[in-house]
Amino acid sequence: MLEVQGLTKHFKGLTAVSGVSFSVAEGEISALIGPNGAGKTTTFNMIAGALVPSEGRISFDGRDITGLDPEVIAAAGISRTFQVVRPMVGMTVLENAMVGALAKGLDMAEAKADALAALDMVGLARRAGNEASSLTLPDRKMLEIARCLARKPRLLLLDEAMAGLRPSEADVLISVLRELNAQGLTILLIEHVMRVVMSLAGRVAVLHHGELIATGKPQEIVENPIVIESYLGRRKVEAGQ
Ligand SMILES: Nc1ncnc2c1ncn2[C@@H]1O[C@H](COP(=O)(O)OP(=O)(O)OP(=O)(O)O)[C@@H](O)[C@H]1O
Repeated sequence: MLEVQGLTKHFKGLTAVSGVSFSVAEGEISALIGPNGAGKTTTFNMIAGALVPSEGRISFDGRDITGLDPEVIAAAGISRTFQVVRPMVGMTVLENAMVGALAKGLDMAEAKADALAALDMVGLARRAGNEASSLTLPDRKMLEIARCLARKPRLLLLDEAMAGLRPSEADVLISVLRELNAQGLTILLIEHVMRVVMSLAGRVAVLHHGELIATGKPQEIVENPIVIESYLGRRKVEAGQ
């Protein structure tokens, strides 16, 4: 469904992403992992159209989407969440979720119906009339996902959706993502929590200093000596384990 070939991004003197190639098959949950500054968010930004690649090609459903406007890419069926979730203050949960559907060009009634369906999928329907800024962090994360779902994407890009959640809260999000995937949604997630990666992802790509250093099944990745040396082992040392 998604194919990234030789993706590269230079920021003045810095190469944030360098010749990265990977693909995501329809129906899969895949993860992009790697240390801070490895180039994960920059890769997402290029896929979603927020950044134009310096080199390389991105195709979605066989169509070249490299460098297209974010709105065109969203209309093609790719929707992304942001690391920092900031719902629009002064607007209800439903109105926030409607933003995605309205951006697609739907009329109010259609946008409301799709937003309510999206809120239902993430368990937020009963909060539809609440002020969005009153939501807890886990619910804000769910709202961010609902905003994307209201656009009815085929590929969802999740940027560290679990960050800041307690293990029990992460478990709720994991089961929501599993259910969305079971309903046919393809998911690519950036994730630092390996427990989440292991339990959700069918395939994993590892970035380090902007380069792809490994791809494979989660079990292969955690046993890969290069990944252990450059990322996983280092994290254990940092955590004092
Ligand atoms: N707009 C920008 N201008 C200049 N440098 C940037 C820009 N965006 C990212 N970078 C740099 O590119 C590198 C990759 O950053 P990126 O945010 O993609 O990493 P990441 O893997 O997502 O990290 P994290 O896990 O901390 O979110 C970093 O060195 C970062 O400082």
